[in-house]
Amino acid sequence: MLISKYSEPEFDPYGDARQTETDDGWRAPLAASKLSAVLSLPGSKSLTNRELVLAALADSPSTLHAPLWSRDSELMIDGLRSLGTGFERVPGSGGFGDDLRVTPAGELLGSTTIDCGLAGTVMRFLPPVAALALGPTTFDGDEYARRRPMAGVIHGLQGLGVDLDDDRRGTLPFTVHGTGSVGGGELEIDASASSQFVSALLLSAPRFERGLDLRHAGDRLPSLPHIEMTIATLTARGVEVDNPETGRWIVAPGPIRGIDVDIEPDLSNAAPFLVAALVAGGSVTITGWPSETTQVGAQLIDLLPKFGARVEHDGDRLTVHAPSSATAEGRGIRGVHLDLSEAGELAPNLVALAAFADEPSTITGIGHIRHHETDRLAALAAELNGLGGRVTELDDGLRIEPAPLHGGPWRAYADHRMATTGAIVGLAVPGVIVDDIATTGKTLPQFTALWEQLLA
Ligand SMILES: O=C(O)C1=C[C@@H](OP(=O)(O)O)[C@@H](O)[C@H](O)C1
Ligand SMILES: C=C(OP(=O)(O)O)C(=O)O
Repeated sequence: MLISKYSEPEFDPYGDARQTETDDGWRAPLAASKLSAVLSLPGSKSLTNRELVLAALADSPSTLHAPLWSRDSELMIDGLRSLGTGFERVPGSGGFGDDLRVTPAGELLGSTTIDCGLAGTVMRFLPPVAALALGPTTFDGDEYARRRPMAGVIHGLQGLGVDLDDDRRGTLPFTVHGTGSVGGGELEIDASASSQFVSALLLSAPRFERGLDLRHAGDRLPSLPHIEMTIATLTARGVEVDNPETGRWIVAPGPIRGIDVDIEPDLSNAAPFLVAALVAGGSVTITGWPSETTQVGAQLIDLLPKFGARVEHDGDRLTVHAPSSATAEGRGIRGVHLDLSEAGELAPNLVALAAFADEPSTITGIGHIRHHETDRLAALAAELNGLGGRVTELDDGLRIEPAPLHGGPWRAYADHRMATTGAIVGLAVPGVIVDDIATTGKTLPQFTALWEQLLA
């Protein structure tokens, strides 16, 4: 378990979880009564890690207000620091840690090794930055990280003339031999395995001599809202980005402005708490919900009513109420037929919800989540079926049929969203034991403390 060397002594990404773990794992608490919780959440992983990269590539310092402090963001900070970026923690006004002042390097320097952990954003977003640095940068990560697809980034950089040694399997580890500049220009990649290939190249593209004219050639493009988020963060820093047709993006070369930026709460990490309102009954409110956002978690506003929830968005508060059809005998959760290709990140938590529905559900369009922190389709089917569920793997999704669940072990596979999914199941099923709840430290180190607050 990696605790970043950047951590201040008082910051322990695994502290909350450790307190509640037993030898077998973490005994997921059962909801003893209906929920009535109001919670606020730490910053978005996707926004924090984009802003860190852009701040490091900018023409002047930036300040990130209320950034996420977690394993994924600390790995990003460590990686950028080893390329020469300066970081200073400054007292923050948010409740989840310091703000962060980022000073770009005069000249990015390689001759370093970057640990990507299991963070898709780090392993995809940093190689193009390393191509802009002078000297070699070697990338590696956790054991499972070596199985996550990297071909779009590896072949993309090679296509731009960057010298990159890889094992020819299109995965970590590999070394980028940066020369201090990248020519840029026209490029075609296949981003069907991950939208992060596109985001990675777009984020560094303003610093390429000719910018970038990128096309995606492949049968599908998952997680489109994450590409929209990348474009929005670039344009907020004065970069010209054009999206003339689906699957093509043109980034003009030019400066990336240093700015002060507020990081929104992580709306995908709101999912387990909001889903809990349907599983345990009652209501859950998340504060600080942005009125406009590019985060895919905002789709929960439309997705949860399909399961029967009532959702209220009032100012900066989002409240989810259990279905009005819930009775003493049943939760009133409806089955759904969803294409989640845009929001694959929400799939694990929503599959748990479907497991408590009165009718069968299919969730499709998510073949690519087999390449997330683990093969999420296989993992969800294995863990739910291990507790008595009836879940069938499809090529690009899951079919979930109603079945009574019983307690037992729940494996997290080093996947934060598998861990939170086990916690959801444990709200209503006595005796669910999550083997590695600490893995929630990837994006939400406060998970178990917030879960206790949810149930208080
Ligand atoms: O760019 C990002 O911040 C992300 C993009 C998506 O990746 P995929 O396109 O690989 O699904 C998403 O699932 C991941 O959690 C975060
Ligand atoms: C897929 C995810 O993460 P990563 O950024 O590591 O790809 C996720 O958080 O669901």
